[in-house]
Amino acid sequence: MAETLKAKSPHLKRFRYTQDIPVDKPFNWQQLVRLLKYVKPYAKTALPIAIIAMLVSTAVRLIVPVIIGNYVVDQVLPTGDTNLLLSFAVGILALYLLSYVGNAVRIKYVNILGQNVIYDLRHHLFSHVQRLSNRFFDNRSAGSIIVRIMNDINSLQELFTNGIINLLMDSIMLISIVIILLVVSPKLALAIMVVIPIMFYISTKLRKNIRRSWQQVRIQQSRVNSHLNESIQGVRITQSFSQEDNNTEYFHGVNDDTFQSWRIATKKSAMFRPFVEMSNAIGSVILIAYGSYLIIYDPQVTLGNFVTFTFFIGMFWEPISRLGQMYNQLLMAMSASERIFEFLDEKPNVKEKDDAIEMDDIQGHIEFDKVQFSYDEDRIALHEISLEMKPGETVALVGHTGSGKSTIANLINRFYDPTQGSVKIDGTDLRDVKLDGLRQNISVVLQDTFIFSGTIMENIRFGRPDASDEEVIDAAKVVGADDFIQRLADGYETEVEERGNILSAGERQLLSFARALLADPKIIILDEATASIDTETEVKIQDALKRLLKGRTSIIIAHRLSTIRDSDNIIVLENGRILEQGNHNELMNHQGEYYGLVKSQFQMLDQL
Ligand SMILES: Nc1ncnc2c1ncn2[C@@H]1O[C@H](COP(=O)(O)OP(=O)(O)OP(=O)(O)O)[C@@H](O)[C@H]1O
Repeated sequence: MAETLKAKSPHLKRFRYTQDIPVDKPFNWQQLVRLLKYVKPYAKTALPIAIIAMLVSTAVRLIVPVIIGNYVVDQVLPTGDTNLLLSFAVGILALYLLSYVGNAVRIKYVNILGQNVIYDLRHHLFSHVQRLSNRFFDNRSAGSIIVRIMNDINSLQELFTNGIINLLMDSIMLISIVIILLVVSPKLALAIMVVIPIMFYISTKLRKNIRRSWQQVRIQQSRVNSHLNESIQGVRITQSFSQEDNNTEYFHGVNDDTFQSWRIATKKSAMFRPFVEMSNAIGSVILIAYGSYLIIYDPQVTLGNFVTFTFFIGMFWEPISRLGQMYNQLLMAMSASERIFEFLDEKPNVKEKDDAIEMDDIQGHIEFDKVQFSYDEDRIALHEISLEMKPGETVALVGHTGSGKSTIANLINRFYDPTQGSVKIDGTDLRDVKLDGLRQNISVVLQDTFIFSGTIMENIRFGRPDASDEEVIDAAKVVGADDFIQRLADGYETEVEERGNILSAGERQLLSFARALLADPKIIILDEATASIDTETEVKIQDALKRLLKGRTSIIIAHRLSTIRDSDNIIVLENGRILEQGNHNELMNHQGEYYGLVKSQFQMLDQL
């Protein structure tokens, strides 16, 4: 319906969200086997207990009708022995109690099993995704990744909690009932079972239809989620461009779609229960009509047989209906697991070799040797770049937007590998070193600082988790963050929400300086890190910056050229190529691109 809504209201065309496509794949055994591997750690604990408990309660449910029909009705009742009848009653009660205990134990352990498997799977997926390379995240929205880690794994929950054991239980129950009925009275059994294929066919069709409706609900819900996510994240922009009405109109449309799809799905689902009851009723009618006929005319069929059948007929449709449901559940689980395994099979583009070298104590000597790099095949971001950054040197990267400055920083951090050539630190190719060790030696401060939910203290300590409170405070003092932190209501213990919205951009920047300083890296990258700090504060923190950079190889990316004039080397980039390099004076004398950039910034200032 959102499509018709857009057709009617062309101004809503801008709302486009990737659609989940309903998957109707055939059953995939290999995938199921792969999923079941997650049950293996519990194969000696929760799983056998749940199976034994299930077998006990199923056996009781199967035995009781036979005892009542064959013994109580056919043999004990005619004798009129009340004592014996009482003993049977007590015995049956004991059996039901046993079945109750069995069920309680089964439910408990099946839940333990299911929750543990889901926990393990989610843990595995999250730790895997966290280690994937930047390229993986370049191609996907955060929302779509979250949906897989949460929703897709949740949809496997039912399979692991009830599904597997129910499948076993229902299969045992159904096969046993069929055998018992055939043994007790083959004629009556066959008469009742005549309807099974028809019922099974209708039930499967009906279930398929119901499943599609619920898939539709999920698709609509995911669209509501995407719109909601975008609206909340972008609320300020929406308000500033007065787009609230359009947003609300679109939301109203998708909300209505969800409501309608939900209404259809519940209506269809509601048809299923009466269908099972109807199957039950047909079975009972056949039993009463044909059963009575047999009791009268066939000496082999007794009243006890009739009673046994009455019990079983009630228990007969239940597993059939559940097995149909189970099949649908398995198909849904298959489509969810397909999406989960797609992520799990994703290999990091940046791979660590088995014999990777540990980078403990580095000097910070960086070399680019004829480095070529592209994010996507048809666009080269860096062309044969060769450069050197000596230990302790401050190197500035300047150039127009998109010239490749951040790309150079990304390669030093080994977020990507060069397409050709090599990046070396202290003479070792980064493809040969351990990633953790490498990144512990490098701190990156970006313009858009990420603040995590937690206290200010914890946010700074992110740089070095084992730092003491005093060390955190010292780092904040050095970069000039202590003043504003002290002014906050709870000082260092002030809670900041995700993204640190209660702080100004400049304050967030100072926090990230403190975080970087605390990490005490040998290499530091400031990517537009001072862009959010006003000029006055920047002058004030020049000293702090100097202290932050002292003794480290520093790469500064800045559009504001005043920030970088003291750098040992300034590299000017254009379209992924080095145009010129040298210190400020050399480049000014050269009167090339850098000279032009400086002049244009001064002209801008003059115009003020
Ligand atoms: N993740 C990415 N996927 C595809 N292309 C990218 C990606 N990141 C950057 N690019 C492209 O690579 C080129 C270099 O980008 P880079 O971010 O290095 O530029 P920059 O000089 O840092 O620009 P700015 O000053 O705007 O930050 C640009 O053409 C950009 O469009």
